[in-house]
Parts: sequence; structure tokens; C-alpha cells
Amino acid sequence: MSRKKAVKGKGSSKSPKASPSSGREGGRTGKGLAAAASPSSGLVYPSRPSLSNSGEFYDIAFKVMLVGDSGVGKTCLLVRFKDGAFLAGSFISTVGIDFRNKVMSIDTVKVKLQIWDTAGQERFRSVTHAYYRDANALLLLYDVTNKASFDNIRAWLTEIHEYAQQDVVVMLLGNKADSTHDRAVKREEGEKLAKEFGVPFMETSAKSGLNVELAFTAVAKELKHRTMKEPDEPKFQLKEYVDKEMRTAGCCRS
Ligand SMILES: Nc1nc2c(ncn2[C@@H]2O[C@H](COP(=O)(O)OP(=O)(O)OP(=O)(O)O)[C@@H](O)[C@H]2O)c(=O)[nH]1
Ligand SMILES: [Mg+2]
Repeated sequence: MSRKKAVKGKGSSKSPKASPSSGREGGRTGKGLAAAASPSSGLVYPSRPSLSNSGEFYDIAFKVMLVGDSGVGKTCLLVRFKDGAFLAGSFISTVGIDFRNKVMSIDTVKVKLQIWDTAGQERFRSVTHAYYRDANALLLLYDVTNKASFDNIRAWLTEIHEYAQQDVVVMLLGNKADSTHDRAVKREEGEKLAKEFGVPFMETSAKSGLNVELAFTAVAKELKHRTMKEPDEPKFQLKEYVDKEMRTAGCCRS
């Protein structure tokens, strides 16, 4: 993780050039705009808390990207996490790239996640590539009711290795776990694939909220520990944390 792009102070957060200056904390970039924008690192090391656009103070910030095939539920997962709601009804495919911010309390630290919602459609792939290098974490989604989206995970991981930072945090999420009747991918298959690639895994549901908070919290904890770890503090074990949290909650929590 690069520390060089430190940003300090109110309103100076290095948002991508295409980000809005007012209104809701998020923005959308169309294809051309996104390709022209130079996405900056979301990492912030202020000596005192910074103020996010929504008026919330935070101590440290990271960029998280949602990736995976079109229709797997990336936008819905983000909306569930940010607003606690589910976007039911017709499917509106993301165009280009979009982002929302959320400040979380991790231990005693305010962690701002700048969450980039990418378009899964093939035609936007070059836009997504431009953003990989600044991502601190990637949530890679497939849809448990769509086998093809699961089969494509290997290709996504190849792409991640090609474009993302070497130490990027990657977590595999099998979304739409609420759709028990339409399930096409067993949980064990997801677990096996994640094990093969050495990444943490959980099933989620943007509809029910299952594990949504946990997925983002786990990533935020990992990033915060990497950055602020005391010399004598043991290394945070992301996979162990996820496994323990899921066991404690009987595998299913919202
Ligand atoms: N049952 C169920 N449906 C979901 C869930 N998450 C998303 N959906 C539905 O799946 C469809 C696609 O969701 P989106 O979040 O727009 O998918 P996306 O990954 O953002 O797609 P792109 O923007 O094209 O990359 C929508 O009709 C959602 O209502 C879920 O957890 N459970
Ligand atoms: Mg979308």
C-alpha cells in the first residue's frame, strides 16, 4: 500500500476529478470522463481528523472497489451498506463507475471507505482497469444463482493480479444468498475457490443484508490494522476474523 498520496485537512480530500463537489457523497463518471480522470489514492494520513463531504470526521481513508460480472449485485450491495435499503425492481446496469463514502468506527478510529462501484459490463472494462491501481481493497462478487458469474471469477482474479497493487486486500463474495430456490453455486464451491486463491470468502445478500456489514467491516479492519499497527501488536488475521464472526453469528448475520 502506498503512503505517498497523503492528503490533509477539510475539503482537500483527493477525490477523483470527476467527483461531485456537493450533494450526496458519491459520483458517477461516464466512460470518457472516467477514462480521463486520474483516480487518486483514497489513503489519507491526517495529523488531526479530516471532515468528509457529509460532515463526518474521519482519521484515515481507503479506497474499496466492487468488481464482478454485470448483474451480480455490486450496486445493490453498496446501497445496502450505505443506506440500509435494497434496490428491488428493474435492474439498472451501472454506466462507467460510481462511488459513495462511508465512515465507520473501527476500534477507536474513524475509517472512511470510499467505495467505487464499477460497471460489470465488458464494454466498461477499460474504465475499471484505470481505477484498480489505487484500490486498497477489492470486493469481488459473483451471483450464487448465476454459474457463469462464478466461472468468471478466475478471469477477474487474473485481471486483479494484472492491474491492482500487489498488496491489495481481496475478498470473494457470493451474493444473492437469499435466492435459495435459484441457487446454482454451492457455498462449498465458493469456499473451495477462495481457498485455492488464498482469499477470505463469505456469502452475502444485498436483499436481506446478510453479511454486508461484516464484509466491509472486515476489509476496513484489515486496512486500518495494516496502517496503524503498533510494533508489538499481533498482525490482524482477516480470514480468521471473518471465519470467527460468521461462526459466532451462526454463519448468517445482517
Ligand atoms: N435476490 C437478490 N437479488 C439481488 C441481490 N442483489 C442484487 N439483486 C438484483 O440483481 C440485479 C442486479 O443488481 P445490481 O446491483 O444492479 O448489479 P450490478 O452488479 O451492479 O450490475 P452492473 O452495474 O451491470 O455491473 C437487480 O435486479 C437486483 O435487484 C440480492 O442480494 N438478492
Ligand atoms: Mg451496478
